[in-house]
Amino acid sequence: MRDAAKPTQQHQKQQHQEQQHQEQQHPAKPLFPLVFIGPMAAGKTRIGRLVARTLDVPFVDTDARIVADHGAIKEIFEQHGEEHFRALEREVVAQALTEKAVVSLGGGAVLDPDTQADLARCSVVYLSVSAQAVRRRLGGGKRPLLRGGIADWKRIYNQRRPTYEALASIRFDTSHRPLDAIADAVVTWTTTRT
Ligand SMILES: Nc1ncnc2c1ncn2[C@@H]1O[C@H](COP(=O)(O)OP(=O)(O)O)[C@@H](O)[C@H]1O
Ligand SMILES: O=C(O)C1=C[C@@H](OP(=O)(O)O)[C@@H](O)[C@H](O)C1
Ligand SMILES: [Mg+2]
Repeated sequence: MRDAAKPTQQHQKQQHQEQQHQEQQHPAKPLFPLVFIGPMAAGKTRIGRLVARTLDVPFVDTDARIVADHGAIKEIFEQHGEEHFRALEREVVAQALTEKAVVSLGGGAVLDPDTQADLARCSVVYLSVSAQAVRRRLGGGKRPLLRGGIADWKRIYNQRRPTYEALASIRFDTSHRPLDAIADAVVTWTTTRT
């Protein structure tokens, strides 16, 4: 017997496609900076880079800029604490959000009120992902906030989810499709939004 509370995969897919339409807000904003937000390991860095290449604009990963200027993120957290990291992050994000570029933020950058105000003026792509799908992507141990693994990831995502939703122009879920297919879907959205 089919349980209405547990939709089939096909039904979920349909619902998801409809949701993507419904969640499209603020269509009249300038396209750049085109900013990727979302939880850790949603694919912001990888998909942002692919989208920038296709749109032929520079790509900025704010974490990579922080690392280039200040060293590894894990070390910054260990030696100076999260507050210090967030201050460095805010500086880099403020600059990046003035550029005609595709910009991928770190998952926690949206916590800063000034960044939230800046993002209200940007095209913002929210990449979501399920816990089940992200489990396989969390290797490497580079993320200092995930010492407790998937439990930490879920807790942090649940805290931030309303913020991601409020800031998003559109959401794409990255749980079930390869990176290049999602990047193509984002590029299509950039050409069809009105
Ligand atoms: N759609 C996807 N399918 C499979 N693996 C993915 C997908 N998106 C991201 N990954 C993998 O997850 C890891 C984290 O991706 P990354 O782009 O660094 O995420 P973020 O910047 O959001 O933390 C990488 O190893 C990447 O290859
Ligand atoms: O969500 C977060 O607070 C963080 C996300 C990381 O970036 P990704 O989202 O690209 O993994 C990185 O900025 C840092 O480890 C903190
Ligand atoms: Mg990243």
